[in-house]
Amino acid sequence: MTVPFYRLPYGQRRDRLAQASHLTLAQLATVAQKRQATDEELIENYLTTYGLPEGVAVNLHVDGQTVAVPMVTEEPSVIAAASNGGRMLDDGQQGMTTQVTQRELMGQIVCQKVADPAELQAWILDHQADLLAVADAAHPSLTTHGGGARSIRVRLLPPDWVSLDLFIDVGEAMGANLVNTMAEAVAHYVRSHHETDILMSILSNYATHSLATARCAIPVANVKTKTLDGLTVAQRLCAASDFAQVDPYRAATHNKGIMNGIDAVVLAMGNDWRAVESGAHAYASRDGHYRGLSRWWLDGDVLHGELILPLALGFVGGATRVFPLVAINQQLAHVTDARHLMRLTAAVGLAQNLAALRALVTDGIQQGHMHLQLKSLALSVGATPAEVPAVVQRLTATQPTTAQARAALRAVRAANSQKTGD
Ligand SMILES: CC(C)(COP(=O)([O-])OP(=O)([O-])OC[C@H]1O[C@@H](n2cnc3c(N)ncnc32)[C@H](O)[C@@H]1OP(=O)([O-])[O-])[C@@H](O)C(=O)NCCC(=O)NCCSC(=O)C[C@@](C)(O)CC(=O)[O-]
Ligand SMILES: NC(=O)C1=CN([C@@H]2O[C@H](COP(=O)(O)OP(=O)(O)OC[C@H]3O[C@@H](n4cnc5c(N)ncnc54)[C@H](OP(=O)(O)O)[C@@H]3O)[C@@H](O)[C@H]2O)C=CC1
Repeated sequence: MTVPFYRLPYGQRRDRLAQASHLTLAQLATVAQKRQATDEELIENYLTTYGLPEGVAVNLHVDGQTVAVPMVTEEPSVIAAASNGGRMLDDGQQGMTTQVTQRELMGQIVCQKVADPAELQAWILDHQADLLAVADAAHPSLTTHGGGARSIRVRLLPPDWVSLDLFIDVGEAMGANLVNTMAEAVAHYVRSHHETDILMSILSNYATHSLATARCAIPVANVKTKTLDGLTVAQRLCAASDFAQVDPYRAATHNKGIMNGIDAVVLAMGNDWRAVESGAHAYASRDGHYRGLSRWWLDGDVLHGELILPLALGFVGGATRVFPLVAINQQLAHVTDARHLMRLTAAVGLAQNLAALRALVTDGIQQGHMHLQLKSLALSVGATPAEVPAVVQRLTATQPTTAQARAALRAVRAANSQKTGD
Protein backbone atom coordinates (compact mmCIF):
# COMPACT_ATOMS: atom_id res chain seq x y z
CA MET A 1 0.00 0.00 0.00
CA THR A 2 1.35 3.46 -0.85
CA VAL A 3 2.04 5.63 2.17
CA PRO A 4 0.22 8.96 1.83
CA PHE A 5 2.54 11.89 1.25
CA TYR A 6 1.82 13.45 4.63
CA ARG A 7 2.79 10.26 6.48
CA LEU A 8 6.25 10.12 4.91
CA PRO A 9 9.21 11.16 7.07
CA TYR A 10 10.45 14.69 6.32
CA GLY A 11 13.53 13.60 4.34
CA GLN A 12 11.53 11.36 2.06
CA ARG A 13 8.94 14.04 1.39
CA ARG A 14 11.64 16.54 0.52
CA ASP A 15 13.56 14.11 -1.69
CA ARG A 16 10.45 13.04 -3.52
CA LEU A 17 9.65 16.67 -4.34
CA ALA A 18 13.26 17.36 -5.26
CA GLN A 19 13.31 14.46 -7.69
CA ALA A 20 9.96 15.31 -9.26
CA SER A 21 10.97 18.92 -9.86
CA HIS A 22 14.66 18.31 -10.60
CA LEU A 23 15.97 20.54 -7.82
CA THR A 24 19.74 21.00 -7.94
CA LEU A 25 21.87 20.12 -4.92
CA ALA A 26 22.27 23.83 -4.19
CA GLN A 27 18.48 24.33 -4.30
CA LEU A 28 18.00 21.35 -2.05
CA ALA A 29 20.53 22.79 0.39
CA THR A 30 18.55 26.05 0.51
CA VAL A 31 15.35 24.18 1.28
CA ALA A 32 17.09 22.16 4.01
CA GLN A 33 18.87 25.15 5.48
CA LYS A 34 15.62 27.04 6.08
CA ARG A 35 13.97 24.09 7.85
CA GLN A 36 12.62 24.95 11.32
CA ALA A 37 11.52 22.25 13.74
CA THR A 38 8.69 24.34 15.27
CA ASP A 39 7.26 25.28 11.87
CA GLU A 40 7.15 21.59 11.00
CA GLU A 41 4.60 21.14 13.77
CA LEU A 42 2.56 24.14 12.67
CA ILE A 43 1.45 23.20 9.16
CA GLU A 44 0.93 20.06 7.11
CA ASN A 45 3.26 18.57 4.47
CA TYR A 46 5.99 20.89 5.78
CA LEU A 47 8.87 21.52 3.39
CA THR A 48 10.78 24.57 4.53
CA THR A 49 10.38 27.99 6.09
CA TYR A 50 9.80 30.95 3.83
CA GLY A 51 11.09 34.03 5.63
CA LEU A 52 9.98 37.60 4.99
CA PRO A 53 11.88 40.75 5.92
CA GLU A 54 10.84 42.72 8.98
CA GLY A 55 11.48 46.43 9.48
CA VAL A 56 10.05 49.18 11.64
CA ALA A 57 8.00 52.20 10.69
CA VAL A 58 9.11 55.22 12.66
CA ASN A 59 7.75 58.76 13.21
CA LEU A 60 4.33 57.40 14.19
CA HIS A 61 2.62 59.62 16.75
CA VAL A 62 -0.49 57.90 18.01
CA ASP A 63 -2.69 59.09 20.87
CA GLY A 64 0.10 61.21 22.28
CA GLN A 65 2.77 58.50 22.10
CA THR A 66 5.57 58.09 19.59
CA VAL A 67 5.97 54.48 18.55
CA ALA A 68 8.08 52.35 16.24
CA VAL A 69 5.90 49.70 14.66
CA PRO A 70 7.32 46.43 13.30
CA MET A 71 6.17 45.59 9.78
CA VAL A 72 6.73 42.41 7.78
CA THR A 73 6.65 42.92 4.03
CA GLU A 74 8.48 42.00 0.85
CA GLU A 75 7.54 45.26 -0.90
CA PRO A 76 10.11 48.05 -1.17
CA SER A 77 8.96 51.55 -0.12
CA VAL A 78 6.12 50.39 2.15
CA ILE A 79 8.00 51.01 5.39
CA ALA A 80 9.56 54.22 4.09
CA ALA A 81 6.05 55.39 3.13
CA ALA A 82 4.55 54.53 6.54
CA SER A 83 7.36 56.48 8.21
CA ASN A 84 6.87 59.32 5.74
CA GLY A 85 3.14 59.34 6.47
CA GLY A 86 3.87 59.33 10.19
CA ARG A 87 6.19 62.32 9.76
CA MET A 88 3.47 64.31 7.94
CA LEU A 89 0.84 63.32 10.50
CA ASP A 90 2.81 64.80 13.36
CA ASP A 91 0.68 67.73 14.47
CA GLY A 92 3.01 68.46 17.38
CA GLN A 93 0.23 67.41 19.77
CA GLN A 94 -1.64 64.10 20.03
CA GLY A 95 -0.74 62.90 16.55
CA MET A 96 -3.30 60.46 15.20
CA THR A 97 -6.20 59.65 17.48
CA THR A 98 -7.59 56.15 17.46
CA GLN A 99 -10.66 54.40 18.77
CA VAL A 100 -12.11 50.94 19.29
CA THR A 101 -15.57 51.09 20.82
CA GLN A 102 -16.56 47.45 20.56
CA ARG A 103 -14.71 44.17 20.17
CA GLU A 104 -16.97 41.23 19.46
CA LEU A 105 -16.84 38.53 16.81
CA MET A 106 -19.85 36.97 15.18
CA GLY A 107 -20.51 33.28 14.72
CA GLN A 108 -23.17 32.44 12.19
CA ILE A 109 -25.47 29.42 12.28
CA VAL A 110 -27.03 29.09 8.86
CA CYS A 111 -30.44 27.41 8.66
CA GLN A 112 -31.66 26.45 5.20
CA LYS A 113 -35.00 25.68 3.57
CA VAL A 114 -36.85 27.09 6.55
CA ALA A 115 -40.58 26.61 6.00
CA ASP A 116 -41.60 29.30 8.46
CA PRO A 117 -38.71 31.75 9.01
CA ALA A 118 -40.77 33.99 11.33
CA GLU A 119 -41.55 31.01 13.57
CA LEU A 120 -37.85 30.02 13.77
CA GLN A 121 -36.92 33.60 14.48
CA ALA A 122 -39.41 33.76 17.34
CA TRP A 123 -38.14 30.42 18.70
CA ILE A 124 -34.51 31.59 18.64
CA LEU A 125 -35.35 34.87 20.36
CA ASP A 126 -37.41 33.02 23.01
CA HIS A 127 -34.42 30.76 23.71
CA GLN A 128 -31.74 33.47 23.70
CA ALA A 129 -30.67 32.93 27.30
CA ASP A 130 -30.33 29.16 26.80
CA LEU A 131 -28.38 29.62 23.58
CA LEU A 132 -25.95 32.08 25.19
CA ALA A 133 -25.46 29.67 28.11
CA VAL A 134 -24.79 26.79 25.70
CA ALA A 135 -22.22 28.91 23.90
CA ASP A 136 -20.43 29.84 27.13
CA ALA A 137 -20.44 26.23 28.31
CA ALA A 138 -18.67 25.17 25.11
CA HIS A 139 -15.56 27.15 26.10
CA PRO A 140 -15.99 28.01 29.78
CA SER A 141 -12.46 29.38 30.27
CA LEU A 142 -13.33 32.34 28.02
CA THR A 143 -15.49 33.80 30.78
CA THR A 144 -12.50 33.66 33.13
CA HIS A 145 -10.66 35.80 30.56
CA GLY A 146 -13.48 38.35 30.76
CA GLY A 147 -15.15 37.28 27.51
CA GLY A 148 -18.18 35.20 26.63
CA ALA A 149 -21.30 35.07 24.46
CA ARG A 150 -23.06 38.44 24.57
CA SER A 151 -26.07 38.57 22.27
CA ILE A 152 -28.05 36.97 19.49
CA ARG A 153 -29.49 38.45 16.32
CA VAL A 154 -31.65 36.75 13.70
CA ARG A 155 -31.59 37.67 10.03
CA LEU A 156 -34.12 36.35 7.52
CA LEU A 157 -32.54 36.16 4.09
CA PRO A 158 -34.48 35.44 0.92
CA PRO A 159 -35.87 33.07 -0.04
CA ASP A 160 -35.83 30.81 3.02
CA TRP A 161 -32.57 31.24 4.91
CA VAL A 162 -32.30 32.15 8.56
CA SER A 163 -28.97 33.25 10.00
CA LEU A 164 -28.61 32.99 13.75
CA ASP A 165 -25.85 35.47 14.56
CA LEU A 166 -24.05 34.86 17.82
CA PHE A 167 -21.96 37.77 19.14
CA ILE A 168 -19.03 36.86 21.35
CA ASP A 169 -16.57 38.90 23.33
CA VAL A 170 -13.42 36.94 22.54
CA GLY A 171 -11.25 38.51 25.24
CA GLU A 172 -7.69 39.06 24.05
CA ALA A 173 -7.83 36.41 21.31
CA MET A 174 -8.58 36.87 17.61
CA GLY A 175 -11.28 34.37 18.40
CA ALA A 176 -11.89 32.29 15.28
CA ASN A 177 -11.45 28.92 16.97
CA LEU A 178 -13.31 30.06 20.06
CA VAL A 179 -16.25 31.32 18.03
CA ASN A 180 -16.36 28.22 15.84
CA THR A 181 -16.44 25.95 18.89
CA MET A 182 -19.21 27.99 20.50
CA ALA A 183 -21.22 28.31 17.28
CA GLU A 184 -21.07 24.56 16.68
CA ALA A 185 -22.33 23.92 20.22
CA VAL A 186 -25.24 26.29 19.63
CA ALA A 187 -26.01 24.62 16.30
CA HIS A 188 -26.09 21.25 18.04
CA TYR A 189 -28.52 22.63 20.65
CA VAL A 190 -30.80 24.13 17.99
CA ARG A 191 -30.80 20.87 16.02
CA SER A 192 -31.77 18.89 19.08
CA HIS A 193 -34.56 21.24 20.18
CA HIS A 194 -36.06 22.44 16.91
CA GLU A 195 -36.62 20.75 13.60
CA THR A 196 -34.27 22.87 11.56
CA ASP A 197 -31.92 22.04 8.71
CA ILE A 198 -28.65 23.68 9.73
CA LEU A 199 -26.30 23.99 6.80
CA MET A 200 -23.23 25.16 8.70
CA SER A 201 -21.96 27.13 11.65
CA ILE A 202 -18.88 29.32 11.33
CA LEU A 203 -17.36 32.62 12.31
CA SER A 204 -17.96 35.59 10.01
CA ASN A 205 -14.84 37.48 8.98
CA TYR A 206 -16.99 40.50 8.22
CA ALA A 207 -16.13 41.81 11.67
CA THR A 208 -18.47 44.81 11.84
CA HIS A 209 -18.46 44.62 15.63
CA SER A 210 -14.67 44.98 15.82
CA LEU A 211 -14.10 48.28 14.05
CA ALA A 212 -10.95 50.32 14.55
CA THR A 213 -10.76 54.01 13.69
CA ALA A 214 -7.77 56.26 13.15
CA ARG A 215 -8.19 60.01 12.64
CA CYS A 216 -5.96 62.98 12.07
CA ALA A 217 -6.19 66.74 11.68
CA ILE A 218 -2.99 68.35 10.43
CA PRO A 219 -1.98 71.73 9.06
CA VAL A 220 -1.86 71.59 5.26
CA ALA A 221 1.74 72.80 5.46
CA ASN A 222 2.65 69.27 6.59
CA VAL A 223 1.97 67.87 3.13
CA LYS A 224 3.69 70.51 1.01
CA THR A 225 6.39 69.38 -1.41
CA LYS A 226 9.46 71.10 -2.80
CA THR A 227 7.39 72.49 -5.66
CA LEU A 228 3.77 72.62 -4.40
CA ASP A 229 2.30 74.46 -1.43
CA GLY A 230 0.45 72.57 1.29
CA LEU A 231 -3.05 73.76 0.35
CA THR A 232 -2.66 72.68 -3.27
CA VAL A 233 -1.36 69.25 -2.26
CA ALA A 234 -4.13 68.84 0.34
CA GLN A 235 -6.82 69.78 -2.21
CA ARG A 236 -5.47 67.25 -4.70
CA LEU A 237 -5.24 64.62 -1.98
CA CYS A 238 -8.90 65.20 -1.01
CA ALA A 239 -9.87 64.91 -4.66
CA ALA A 240 -8.08 61.54 -4.80
CA SER A 241 -10.01 60.49 -1.70
CA ASP A 242 -13.32 61.60 -3.29
CA PHE A 243 -12.54 59.68 -6.46
CA ALA A 244 -11.94 56.49 -4.45
CA GLN A 245 -15.50 56.91 -3.12
CA VAL A 246 -17.05 56.86 -6.59
CA ASP A 247 -14.88 54.48 -8.64
CA PRO A 248 -14.37 50.88 -7.49
CA TYR A 249 -11.41 50.50 -9.88
CA ARG A 250 -9.57 53.24 -8.05
CA ALA A 251 -10.97 52.21 -4.64
CA ALA A 252 -9.36 48.76 -4.92
CA THR A 253 -5.92 50.33 -5.38
CA HIS A 254 -6.57 53.00 -2.75
CA ASN A 255 -7.40 50.19 -0.32
CA LYS A 256 -4.43 48.10 -1.45
CA GLY A 257 -2.26 51.02 -0.40
CA ILE A 258 -3.89 51.02 3.05
CA MET A 259 -3.50 47.24 3.32
CA ASN A 260 0.23 47.60 2.51
CA GLY A 261 0.54 48.93 6.04
CA ILE A 262 -2.20 46.95 7.74
CA ASP A 263 -1.09 43.52 6.45
CA ALA A 264 2.55 44.20 7.31
CA VAL A 265 1.65 44.94 10.94
CA VAL A 266 -0.83 42.06 11.11
CA LEU A 267 1.91 39.68 9.91
CA ALA A 268 4.46 41.07 12.36
CA MET A 269 1.97 40.54 15.16
CA GLY A 270 1.34 36.88 14.28
CA ASN A 271 -2.23 37.46 13.17
CA ASP A 272 -4.38 36.09 10.35
CA TRP A 273 -4.04 38.50 7.44
CA ARG A 274 -6.52 36.60 5.27
CA ALA A 275 -9.17 37.23 7.91
CA VAL A 276 -8.29 40.93 8.03
CA GLU A 277 -8.19 41.26 4.24
CA SER A 278 -11.60 39.65 3.72
CA GLY A 279 -13.16 41.76 6.48
CA ALA A 280 -11.67 44.98 5.16
CA HIS A 281 -12.92 44.48 1.60
CA ALA A 282 -16.35 43.34 2.76
CA TYR A 283 -16.58 46.53 4.83
CA ALA A 284 -15.49 48.59 1.83
CA SER A 285 -18.61 47.29 0.04
CA ARG A 286 -20.94 47.63 3.00
CA ASP A 287 -23.54 49.73 1.18
CA GLY A 288 -23.39 47.67 -1.99
CA HIS A 289 -20.80 49.89 -3.65
CA TYR A 290 -17.09 49.15 -3.17
CA ARG A 291 -15.32 52.32 -2.02
CA GLY A 292 -12.17 53.66 -0.37
CA LEU A 293 -11.83 52.75 3.31
CA SER A 294 -10.38 56.14 4.20
CA ARG A 295 -11.61 59.67 3.61
CA TRP A 296 -9.71 62.94 3.50
CA TRP A 297 -11.28 66.41 3.63
CA LEU A 298 -10.29 70.01 4.18
CA ASP A 299 -11.54 72.45 6.76
CA GLY A 300 -9.79 75.76 6.06
CA ASP A 301 -6.11 74.98 6.24
CA VAL A 302 -6.58 71.81 8.27
CA LEU A 303 -6.44 68.48 6.49
CA HIS A 304 -8.61 65.81 8.10
CA GLY A 305 -8.26 62.08 7.52
CA GLU A 306 -10.21 59.13 8.81
CA LEU A 307 -9.81 55.40 8.34
CA ILE A 308 -12.37 52.93 9.69
CA LEU A 309 -12.08 49.19 9.11
CA PRO A 310 -12.81 45.88 10.82
CA LEU A 311 -9.70 44.59 12.58
CA ALA A 312 -10.35 41.40 14.49
CA LEU A 313 -6.83 41.08 15.88
CA GLY A 314 -5.61 38.95 18.74
CA PHE A 315 -2.99 39.67 21.37
CA VAL A 316 -2.95 36.01 22.46
CA GLY A 317 -3.78 32.73 20.75
CA GLY A 318 -3.30 31.68 17.13
CA ALA A 319 0.36 31.96 16.15
CA THR A 320 1.11 34.79 18.58
CA ARG A 321 2.92 32.55 21.05
CA VAL A 322 4.38 30.21 18.46
CA PHE A 323 6.74 32.69 16.87
CA PRO A 324 9.10 34.25 19.45
CA LEU A 325 9.35 37.36 17.24
CA VAL A 326 5.69 38.21 17.89
CA ALA A 327 6.26 38.82 21.61
CA ILE A 328 9.31 40.91 20.69
CA ASN A 329 7.26 42.87 18.14
CA GLN A 330 4.48 43.49 20.64
CA GLN A 331 7.11 44.84 23.01
CA LEU A 332 8.80 46.96 20.32
CA ALA A 333 5.47 48.62 19.53
CA HIS A 334 4.58 48.89 23.23
CA VAL A 335 1.35 47.06 22.46
CA THR A 336 -0.32 45.89 25.63
CA ASP A 337 -3.61 44.35 24.52
CA ALA A 338 -5.79 43.49 21.53
CA ARG A 339 -7.64 46.81 21.40
CA HIS A 340 -4.34 48.66 21.51
CA LEU A 341 -3.05 46.54 18.62
CA MET A 342 -6.20 47.29 16.61
CA ARG A 343 -5.80 51.03 17.19
CA LEU A 344 -2.14 51.08 16.27
CA THR A 345 -2.70 49.00 13.14
CA ALA A 346 -5.41 51.39 11.95
CA ALA A 347 -3.01 54.30 12.55
CA VAL A 348 -0.37 52.67 10.35
CA GLY A 349 -3.03 52.19 7.65
CA LEU A 350 -3.88 55.89 7.73
CA ALA A 351 -0.21 56.96 7.59
CA GLN A 352 0.40 54.54 4.72
CA ASN A 353 -2.57 55.94 2.81
CA LEU A 354 -1.46 59.55 3.29
CA ALA A 355 2.04 58.84 1.98
CA ALA A 356 0.72 56.98 -1.07
CA LEU A 357 -1.91 59.62 -1.95
CA ARG A 358 0.51 62.48 -1.54
CA ALA A 359 3.04 60.77 -3.81
CA LEU A 360 0.31 59.99 -6.35
CA VAL A 361 -1.07 63.53 -6.60
CA THR A 362 2.33 65.23 -6.68
CA ASP A 363 5.44 63.62 -8.17
CA GLY A 364 3.73 60.32 -9.02
CA ILE A 365 4.28 57.03 -7.25
CA GLN A 366 7.21 55.88 -9.37
CA GLN A 367 9.72 58.49 -8.28
CA GLY A 368 9.93 57.44 -4.63
CA HIS A 369 8.78 53.87 -5.03
CA MET A 370 10.96 52.90 -8.00
CA HIS A 371 13.99 54.46 -6.38
CA LEU A 372 13.59 52.02 -3.50
CA GLN A 373 12.52 49.19 -5.82
CA LEU A 374 15.90 49.28 -7.56
CA LYS A 375 17.52 47.27 -4.79
CA SER A 376 14.95 44.55 -5.28
CA LEU A 377 15.60 44.60 -9.04
CA ALA A 378 19.34 44.29 -8.45
CA LEU A 379 18.81 41.29 -6.16
CA SER A 380 16.42 39.71 -8.68
CA VAL A 381 19.15 39.58 -11.34
CA GLY A 382 21.56 37.91 -8.93
CA ALA A 383 23.48 40.78 -7.30
CA THR A 384 24.85 39.90 -3.89
CA PRO A 385 24.01 42.30 -1.04
CA ALA A 386 27.55 43.70 -1.34
CA GLU A 387 27.04 44.42 -5.07
CA VAL A 388 23.59 46.01 -4.72
CA PRO A 389 24.66 49.65 -4.04
CA ALA A 390 27.00 49.72 -7.06
CA VAL A 391 24.37 48.14 -9.33
CA VAL A 392 21.68 50.60 -8.15
CA GLN A 393 24.05 53.50 -8.81
CA ARG A 394 24.33 52.45 -12.44
CA LEU A 395 20.56 52.19 -12.94
CA THR A 396 19.78 55.69 -14.06
CA ALA A 397 16.60 55.10 -16.11
CA THR A 398 13.24 55.90 -14.40
CA GLN A 399 12.13 52.31 -14.73
CA PRO A 400 15.13 50.20 -15.65
CA THR A 401 14.53 46.90 -17.38
CA THR A 402 15.83 43.54 -16.23
CA ALA A 403 18.26 43.60 -19.14
CA GLN A 404 19.61 46.97 -17.97
CA ALA A 405 19.96 45.60 -14.44
CA ARG A 406 21.86 42.55 -15.75
CA ALA A 407 24.13 44.81 -17.76
CA ALA A 408 24.76 46.96 -14.68
CA LEU A 409 25.65 43.88 -12.67
CA ARG A 410 28.04 42.69 -15.38
CA ALA A 411 29.68 46.12 -15.42
CA VAL A 412 30.02 46.14 -11.62
CA ARG A 413 31.58 42.67 -11.64
CA ALA A 414 33.95 43.63 -14.46
CA ALA A 415 35.01 46.77 -12.58
CA ASN A 416 35.48 44.77 -9.38
CA SER A 417 37.58 42.10 -11.05
CA GLN A 418 39.73 44.80 -12.67
CA LYS A 419 40.27 46.31 -9.20
CA THR A 420 41.29 42.98 -7.69
CA GLY A 421 43.30 42.10 -10.78
CA ASP A 422 41.42 38.81 -11.38
C1 LIG B 1 9.14 56.49 -0.84
C2 LIG B 1 8.99 57.86 -0.18
C3 LIG B 1 8.93 57.69 1.33
C4 LIG B 1 10.21 58.68 -0.54
O1 LIG B 1 9.98 59.93 -0.05
P1 LIG B 1 10.75 61.26 -0.47
O2 LIG B 1 9.76 62.35 -0.59
O3 LIG B 1 11.68 60.98 -1.59
O4 LIG B 1 11.51 61.43 0.73
P2 LIG B 1 12.35 62.16 1.74
O5 LIG B 1 13.77 61.80 1.44
O6 LIG B 1 11.93 63.57 1.89
O7 LIG B 1 11.87 61.32 3.03
C5 LIG B 1 10.64 61.53 3.65
C6 LIG B 1 10.51 60.52 4.77
O8 LIG B 1 10.28 59.22 4.22
C7 LIG B 1 10.98 58.24 4.98
N1 LIG B 1 11.99 57.61 4.12
C8 LIG B 1 12.42 58.06 2.92
N2 LIG B 1 13.33 57.20 2.41
C9 LIG B 1 13.47 56.20 3.29
C10 LIG B 1 14.25 55.02 3.32
N3 LIG B 1 15.06 54.68 2.35
N4 LIG B 1 14.14 54.21 4.40
C11 LIG B 1 13.30 54.53 5.41
N5 LIG B 1 12.54 55.64 5.44
C12 LIG B 1 12.62 56.47 4.38
C13 LIG B 1 11.64 58.96 6.12
O9 LIG B 1 10.78 58.92 7.24
C14 LIG B 1 11.77 60.36 5.60
O10 LIG B 1 11.71 61.35 6.61
P3 LIG B 1 13.01 61.68 7.52
O11 LIG B 1 13.11 60.56 8.49
O12 LIG B 1 14.19 61.71 6.54
O13 LIG B 1 12.67 62.98 8.12
C15 LIG B 1 7.73 58.62 -0.69
O14 LIG B 1 7.85 58.85 -2.06
C16 LIG B 1 6.46 57.89 -0.40
O15 LIG B 1 5.97 57.94 0.71
N6 LIG B 1 5.89 57.23 -1.41
C17 LIG B 1 4.76 56.32 -1.28
C18 LIG B 1 5.27 54.92 -1.51
C19 LIG B 1 4.26 53.85 -1.36
O16 LIG B 1 3.12 54.05 -1.03
N7 LIG B 1 4.73 52.63 -1.61
C20 LIG B 1 3.91 51.45 -1.59
C21 LIG B 1 4.02 50.75 -2.88
S1 LIG B 1 2.96 51.49 -4.09
C22 LIG B 1 1.46 50.65 -3.78
O17 LIG B 1 1.47 49.49 -3.57
C23 LIG B 1 0.15 51.28 -3.49
C24 LIG B 1 -0.41 52.48 -4.17
C25 LIG B 1 0.53 53.63 -4.17
O18 LIG B 1 -0.74 52.17 -5.49
C26 LIG B 1 -1.64 52.83 -3.36
C27 LIG B 1 -2.51 53.88 -3.97
O19 LIG B 1 -2.58 53.95 -5.21
O20 LIG B 1 -3.21 54.58 -3.19
N1 LIG C 1 -12.23 32.33 9.29
C1 LIG C 1 -11.16 32.50 10.07
O1 LIG C 1 -10.70 33.61 10.22
C2 LIG C 1 -10.54 31.33 10.73
C3 LIG C 1 -9.36 31.51 11.40
N2 LIG C 1 -8.77 30.47 12.11
C4 LIG C 1 -7.53 30.60 12.86
O2 LIG C 1 -7.89 30.68 14.24
C5 LIG C 1 -6.82 31.23 15.00
C6 LIG C 1 -7.36 32.26 15.97
O3 LIG C 1 -8.32 31.66 16.79
P1 LIG C 1 -8.37 31.96 18.34
O4 LIG C 1 -9.64 31.40 18.84
O5 LIG C 1 -8.08 33.39 18.61
O6 LIG C 1 -7.09 31.22 18.83
P2 LIG C 1 -6.84 29.98 19.74
O7 LIG C 1 -7.51 28.78 19.25
O8 LIG C 1 -5.38 29.95 19.96
O9 LIG C 1 -7.64 30.42 21.06
C7 LIG C 1 -7.21 31.40 21.89
C8 LIG C 1 -6.94 30.79 23.22
O10 LIG C 1 -6.17 31.67 24.00
C9 LIG C 1 -6.42 31.40 25.37
N3 LIG C 1 -6.42 32.67 26.11
C10 LIG C 1 -5.51 33.01 27.04
N4 LIG C 1 -5.76 34.24 27.50
C11 LIG C 1 -6.86 34.70 26.86
C12 LIG C 1 -7.61 35.89 26.91
N5 LIG C 1 -7.26 36.89 27.73
N6 LIG C 1 -8.67 36.04 26.10
C13 LIG C 1 -9.03 35.05 25.26
N7 LIG C 1 -8.38 33.87 25.17
C14 LIG C 1 -7.29 33.69 25.95
C15 LIG C 1 -7.77 30.68 25.45
O11 LIG C 1 -7.51 29.36 25.89
P3 LIG C 1 -7.65 28.98 27.43
O12 LIG C 1 -8.90 29.63 27.90
O13 LIG C 1 -7.71 27.51 27.40
O14 LIG C 1 -6.44 29.56 28.08
C16 LIG C 1 -8.23 30.61 24.01
O15 LIG C 1 -8.83 29.39 23.68
C17 LIG C 1 -5.89 31.85 14.00
O16 LIG C 1 -4.77 30.99 13.88
C18 LIG C 1 -6.69 31.84 12.71
O17 LIG C 1 -5.84 31.78 11.60
C19 LIG C 1 -9.41 29.27 12.22
C20 LIG C 1 -10.58 29.04 11.57
C21 LIG C 1 -11.21 30.03 10.71
